[in-house]
Amino acid sequence: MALCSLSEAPGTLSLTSLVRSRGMFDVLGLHEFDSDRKRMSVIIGCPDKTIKLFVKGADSSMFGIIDKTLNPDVVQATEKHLHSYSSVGLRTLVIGVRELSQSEFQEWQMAYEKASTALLGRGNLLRSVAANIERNMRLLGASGVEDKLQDGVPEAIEKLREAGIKVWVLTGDKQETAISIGYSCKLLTRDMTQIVINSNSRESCRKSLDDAISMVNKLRSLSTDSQSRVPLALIIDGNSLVYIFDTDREEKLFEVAIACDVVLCCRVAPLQKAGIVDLIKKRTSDMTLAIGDGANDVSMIQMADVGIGISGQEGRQAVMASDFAMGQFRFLVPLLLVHGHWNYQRMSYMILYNFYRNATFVFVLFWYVLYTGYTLSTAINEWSSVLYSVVYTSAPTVIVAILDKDLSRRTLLKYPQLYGAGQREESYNLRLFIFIMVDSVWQSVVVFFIPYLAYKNSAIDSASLGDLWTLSVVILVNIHLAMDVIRWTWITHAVIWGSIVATWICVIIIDSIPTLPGFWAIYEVMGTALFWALLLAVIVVGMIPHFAAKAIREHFMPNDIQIAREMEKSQDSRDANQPEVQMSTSTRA
Ligand SMILES: Nc1ncnc2c1ncn2[C@@H]1O[C@H](COP(=O)(O)OP(=O)(O)OP(=O)(O)O)[C@@H](O)[C@H]1O
Ligand SMILES: [Mg+2]
Repeated sequence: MALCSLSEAPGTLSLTSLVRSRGMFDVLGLHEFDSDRKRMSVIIGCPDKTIKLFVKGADSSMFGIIDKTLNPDVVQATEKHLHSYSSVGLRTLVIGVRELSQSEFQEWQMAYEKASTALLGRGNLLRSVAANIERNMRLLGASGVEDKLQDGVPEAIEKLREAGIKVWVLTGDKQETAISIGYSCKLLTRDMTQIVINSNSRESCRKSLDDAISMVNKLRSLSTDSQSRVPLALIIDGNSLVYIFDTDREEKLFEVAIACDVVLCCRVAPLQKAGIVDLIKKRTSDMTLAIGDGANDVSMIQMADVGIGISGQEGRQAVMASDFAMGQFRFLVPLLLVHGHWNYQRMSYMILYNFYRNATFVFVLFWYVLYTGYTLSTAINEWSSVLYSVVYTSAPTVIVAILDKDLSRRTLLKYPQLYGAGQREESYNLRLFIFIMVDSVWQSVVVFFIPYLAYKNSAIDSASLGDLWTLSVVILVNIHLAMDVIRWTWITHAVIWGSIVATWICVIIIDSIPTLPGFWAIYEVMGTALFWALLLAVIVVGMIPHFAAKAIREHFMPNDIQIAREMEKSQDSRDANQPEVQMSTSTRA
């Protein structure tokens, strides 16, 4: 029976069958869809004065309320069709109907009104009203709809996996549909060994998990090197998860899941999605990212470290609950591989650099304290102490942190493995922190002691020495930054060299104000050759360790990023000669 809706006045439906017989139907009641029940129902008053309840929903939830004895042939045929629909990746819905007697309808109406006006526990009350009436249904049939993947999803998933990101799919869909979609989005491949856990009891669940663990261990012991490793996929359904969460079996699930390359959870309820994210968050220090488009993804988006909502046909709930919103799944690739990479590199470098630039200055102040009987008096003008962080060295930090790019977008998209630098914590770790602190101590020693020893027996006053120290530190930290900048723009040039010029101007202005201590100090030394020689010596000697360490690292033990950068440089020069050479970027946002 094919029907087309013609108009929809409030509370009524006007339908015309394909043979053009027209009828008005009253919508008498509605139980909205929710992902826990996985079905929805509507009560219709038909033109022949009968009242009918129609229910549609997921097969797992519908077969529980269908009376299979009413039309066993239809049930059998529908089961077959459902299987064939879902194996080709169609989203299936099962539809059932039941005629309600007048008294049953009135009973429902009263219960519904009471539940829908309840102040406490309205959701549960409505659910139980729905459960009461949605029973003994007669099966009408099933529908299969193609739920098309967005553009670029397979390529995006492939890139994320190449980047070393473990991709898990958590879906409310049927297992067969999920597996078929898994294949079409290249998450599952034919060479994968699938571990399937579908259990309906605590015991069978425990057994499946134990079997899975022994299988994982066996396969792992067979393959010693990473080349011969058999890729594993875990496929588990929501029913099994009911017997796993909040029990000792959680640990076993974690053990199996973490050993698998891909995890596919199907028929999971919204809270189970959040439970899976929590399973990982609780047990590892890994960052979790959840991306989803529907209201049933909200809890997992909120549970994950980073939540992303896709704004699409399924409403705005996911977007409202997310940290980032995007229109297409494939935009995740540039978000992570390009912007994620850049941000990680910039943030890591800037945190370390800020420690360094402040520590160097403070150490210089500290060495002076050793020579003043620990009186905390300072040779560096108080104005300079304040302006050091605010004017002398601040702008380059901000600008470099915003503009610097270690690699181009094209390279990062072409070689997703470069994302691994962040996972391996290559740019921000204790070793680098110690290195930069040692460098900071070294530079402060050079800045302080070279001028101090040179002027030890001279009649120069401490304010002049202080000015030399200030200028040396500012020049050193800015040159240090300049050595690490990778992509120069005119703004970077302007702020780095401009900061040094601004420092000179400020020092000259401060020393020209007669009321301030250290009046005329800079003029006393600036005219002497020794001053300029010391400034040069401090910069050269101070930079030696940083320069040497950088040169050694880049020449003898380059990391992936440095290798890619060299490749970029040679590519750039080749491109300049042969402008037609183009790298292909399969994923573009
Ligand atoms: N409006 C609806 N009416 C009736 N049943 C529905 C409706 N929407 C979904 N279903 C059924 O409920 C199941 C669970 O839906 P849910 O929204 O939780 O997940 P999903 O949309 O299938 O998957 P995903 O988690 O990938 O978005 C669906 O697979 C479908 O069978
Ligand atoms: Mg959905």
